[in-house]
Amino acid sequence: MIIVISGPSGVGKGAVSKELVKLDPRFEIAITCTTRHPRENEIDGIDYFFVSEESFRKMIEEGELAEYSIVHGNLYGIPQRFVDLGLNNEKDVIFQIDVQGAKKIKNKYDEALLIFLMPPSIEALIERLNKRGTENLSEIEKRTKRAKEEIEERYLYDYVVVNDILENTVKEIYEIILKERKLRIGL
Ligand SMILES: Nc1ncnc2c1ncn2[C@@H]1O[C@H](COP(=O)(O)OP(=O)(O)OP(=O)(O)O)[C@@H](O)[C@H]1O
Ligand SMILES: Nc1nc2c(ncn2[C@@H]2O[C@H](COP(=O)(O)O)[C@@H](O)[C@H]2O)c(=O)[nH]1
Repeated sequence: MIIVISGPSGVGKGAVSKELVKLDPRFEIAITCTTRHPRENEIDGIDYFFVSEESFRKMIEEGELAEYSIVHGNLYGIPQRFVDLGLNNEKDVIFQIDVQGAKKIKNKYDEALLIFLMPPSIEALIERLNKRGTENLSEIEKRTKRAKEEIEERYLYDYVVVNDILENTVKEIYEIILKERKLRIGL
C-alpha cells in the first residue's frame, strides 16, 4: 500500500510514523530527497537524501522522482522506487509529505490512502515547533502561516486524525490502515 501522512510542519508526522514502524514489519518509511540543509541531528540517507539543486534537477530530468514540490522554499521529492515498493505490495510505504505532494500522488496513484494529521490547536503546533528547536522564529512563523492553509485542505483526505496524545494517534492510524489493508488486499 501507499500511505500518505500529511499535516502541518511540527504536527508529528515523523513521530507517528516512527511508532507505526515499530508496530508492524510491513511498514517502511519512504526516505525523500531535499535541497534543504541538514539539521544538526539529521543523517543523510536516514532522515532524507540531502542533495544539491543541480542533482535534484537531474533526478527530475531522468524521471527518478514520483513527485516533487517546493515546500517552505526548498525542493522535496519522492524517489520512484519507494512508490514501486508500495505498488508491488512488498511493503506498506509511508510518505510524510505536504498537501501539494499528497494531491499529486493521489492523481497518479488513486489507490493511495491519504491521512491528514491535525494539531489539537495552532497554539499546540507552535509549542511543538518551539520545543523541537530546529527552526528559528521567522521559519516557525512561515510554517505556521502555511499550516493554516494546509488545514483548509484536510477535506481532500480519506481520513483526518487529531494528534493530541501520541499513543492514541498511533493506535487510531494503525486501526485505519489495518481496515484499509483488509479492504484493498485482503490481508
Ligand atoms: N502528540 C504529541 N504530543 C506532544 N508532542 C508531540 C506529539 N507528536 C509529536 N510531538 C513532538 O512534536 C515535535 C514535532 O514532531 P515531528 O518532528 O514528528 O513533526 P513533523 O510533522 O514530522 O514535522 P516536519 O513536517 O517539520 O518534519 C517533535 O518534537 C515531536 O516529538
Ligand atoms: N511534497 C513533498 N513534501 C515533502 C517531501 N518530503 C518531505 N516533505 C514535507 O516537507 C515539509 C518540511 O519538512 P522538513 O523536514 O523540512 O521539516 C514537511 O511538511 C514534509 O512532510 C516530499 O518528498 N514531497
